[in-house]
Amino acid sequence: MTLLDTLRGGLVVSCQPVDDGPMDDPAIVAAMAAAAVAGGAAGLRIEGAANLAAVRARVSVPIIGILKRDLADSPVRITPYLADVQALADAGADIIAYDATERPRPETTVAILAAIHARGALAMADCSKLADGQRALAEGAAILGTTLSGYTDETAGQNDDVDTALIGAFRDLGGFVMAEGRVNTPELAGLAMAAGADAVTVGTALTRLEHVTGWFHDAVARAFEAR
Ligand SMILES: CC(=O)N[C@H](C=O)[C@@H](O)[C@H](O)[C@H](O)COP(=O)(O)O
Repeated sequence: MTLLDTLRGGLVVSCQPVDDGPMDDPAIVAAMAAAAVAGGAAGLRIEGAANLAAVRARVSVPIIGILKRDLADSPVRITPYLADVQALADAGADIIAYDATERPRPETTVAILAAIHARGALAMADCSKLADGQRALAEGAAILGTTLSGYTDETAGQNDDVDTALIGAFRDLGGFVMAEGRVNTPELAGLAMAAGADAVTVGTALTRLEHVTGWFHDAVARAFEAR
């Protein structure tokens, strides 16, 4: 069974706590990851080398590693540097995800892909639109993710829901399709699979307690004011 076979038809849980929040600690991220696996997660998406190493020590499912940075001169945040690839591979990532958009960046996507493959990992392209996926597939990415749909200047505001159109378009391209981004309910996860995804990644709705609490808080407050 290949790595992709392990993930096909499965749920990936992204354990990315709110930056500098009370859950932002490698031991807590590892506990979240173990809980996600206990609940049936086929894989995990983990940000940062320290978190990844802590999770790797605790679970055996495939891990998609990313490293996020806020750069002064580029909007690219996800795994922008070759050194990031090395750090994630050293920490035990099986798959390394990178920003696959056509935007100014410190390293080319070709160089990032070569670094990922040189470490024996698979590459996941975090895409915002169809053209990103087409290019990523041609360059050798194994997984096309809808991760950045709605999160670039060009795609912001186009789609506030799960991007089922992009999932379907990626399905037609032929790569392994990861639905990711705003999959906030089990129903939406089902819709993403029905649209053609091979697997679905859920983050905020499972692991950003502050945000989920806020959703419930707002609903309670609105209903209280309305009665
Ligand atoms: C746009 C961006 O930077 N996305 C990040 C990528 O790793 C994460 O902040 C998301 O939580 C992740 O993609 C999962 O999505 P959601 O949290 O909506 O389930």
